[in-house]
Amino acid sequence: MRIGVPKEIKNNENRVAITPAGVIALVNAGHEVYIEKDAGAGSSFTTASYLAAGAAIVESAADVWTRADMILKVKEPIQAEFKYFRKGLILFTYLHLAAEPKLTQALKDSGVLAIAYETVAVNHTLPLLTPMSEVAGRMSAQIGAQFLEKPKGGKGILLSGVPGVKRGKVTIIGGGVVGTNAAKIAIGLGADVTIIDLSPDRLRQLDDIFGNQITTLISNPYNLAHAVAESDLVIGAVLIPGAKAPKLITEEMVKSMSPGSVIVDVAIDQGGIFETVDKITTHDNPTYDKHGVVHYAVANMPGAVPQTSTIALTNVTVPYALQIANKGAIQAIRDNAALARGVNVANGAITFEAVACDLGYNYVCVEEALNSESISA
Ligand SMILES: NC(=O)C1=CN([C@@H]2O[C@H](COP(=O)(O)OP(=O)(O)OC[C@H]3O[C@@H](n4cnc5c(N)ncnc54)[C@H](O)[C@@H]3O)[C@@H](O)[C@H]2O)C=CC1
Ligand SMILES: CC(=O)C(=O)O
Ligand SMILES: [Mg+2]
Repeated sequence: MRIGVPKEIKNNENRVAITPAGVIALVNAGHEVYIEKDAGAGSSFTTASYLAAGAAIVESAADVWTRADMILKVKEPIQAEFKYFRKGLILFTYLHLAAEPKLTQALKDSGVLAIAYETVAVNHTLPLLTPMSEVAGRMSAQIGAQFLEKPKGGKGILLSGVPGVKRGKVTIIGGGVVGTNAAKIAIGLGADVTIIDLSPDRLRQLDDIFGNQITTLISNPYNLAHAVAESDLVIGAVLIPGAKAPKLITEEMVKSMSPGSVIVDVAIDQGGIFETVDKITTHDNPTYDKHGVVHYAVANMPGAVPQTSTIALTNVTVPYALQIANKGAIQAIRDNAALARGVNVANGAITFEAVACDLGYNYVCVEEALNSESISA
């Protein structure tokens, strides 16, 4: 198979979808890998290292997209990339379609076979989301601490406090991978940490992990309102896989926070959990003020630490890319239920139920979509 890796073009997206080690794995299996010039530069992978691994370097994004049978990317395509979509092209990347109606329509209209990293599922885990959730979760606490500083727009507190002065309060909403990793760093920084989740079993696990270093609370509007009002930093880390994030934190709750408090909505890639987070921000301009509260809503947080993130991501994506390349996408999907869960759009049909439901499309199961020539539902 011919595999193409374009340079990422989102703001400060310095990750790349393949490392030289990944190229070697694909080339050794008999595949051709085309990498756009300088695609790995942000992650410190040189052209020479890709050439030595057996890749071909091509000059432009158009060259990569038109030569490839499968495109490997990191972030969802942006408008400038929609023109490259064509029937039969395999696209393997993060997609977050519930928050991306235009992209969804463009994938549907073009007949691309779109497999989303974030919905590939093994039992109840999301193996291609987990490493980036680990990165973003850890970053969220350190970013929150930074924006609590006065020169950054915050109220001017140190999360650890100092002897004789109380510690800062951090509330983490959603105690999954992002939430657990945010807690590790927030505890390390010396903050007073509360984790809120909908699942009592998950709260039990968190209690076993962190003991009395955290407070756990069940998720309901009463607990959310009280915890948010008292917090210096609130981190949004809820996920309903594939679906638009629920707006759990109302505008009134945000207004109740004291001036200079900070919100980090990690769940923004699925639309965010705060009513007051109505736009995605960028690494260049990461925050805005609403009701005196600093709002951070960057949808590609791991892009800022590419030397860590690219390796963590490709460690888990390349084995799946190899299955698709070796067997062909349709056979690989039929053989591997985890990969089948990743298929979001096939043959012009929306094949992930939560995406279809959130965006108002008919849902078609993957097998039916793969069997159909073209579905116009
Ligand atoms: N902004 C960025 O750069 C990045 C964003 N993310 C996003 O972060 C979000 C969280 O991802 P993960 O931690 O991996 O998901 P996860 O599935 O590991 O955890 C989600 C948690 O939310 C909980 N939850 C569900 N409904 C809830 C409710 N009503 N109240 C409280 N908790 C509730 C679940 O029980 C679960 O424990 C996802 O949207 C993911 O895409 C991940 C990486 C990077
Ligand atoms: C998960 C995701 O959206 C990211 O790593 O950018
Ligand atoms: Mg996005």
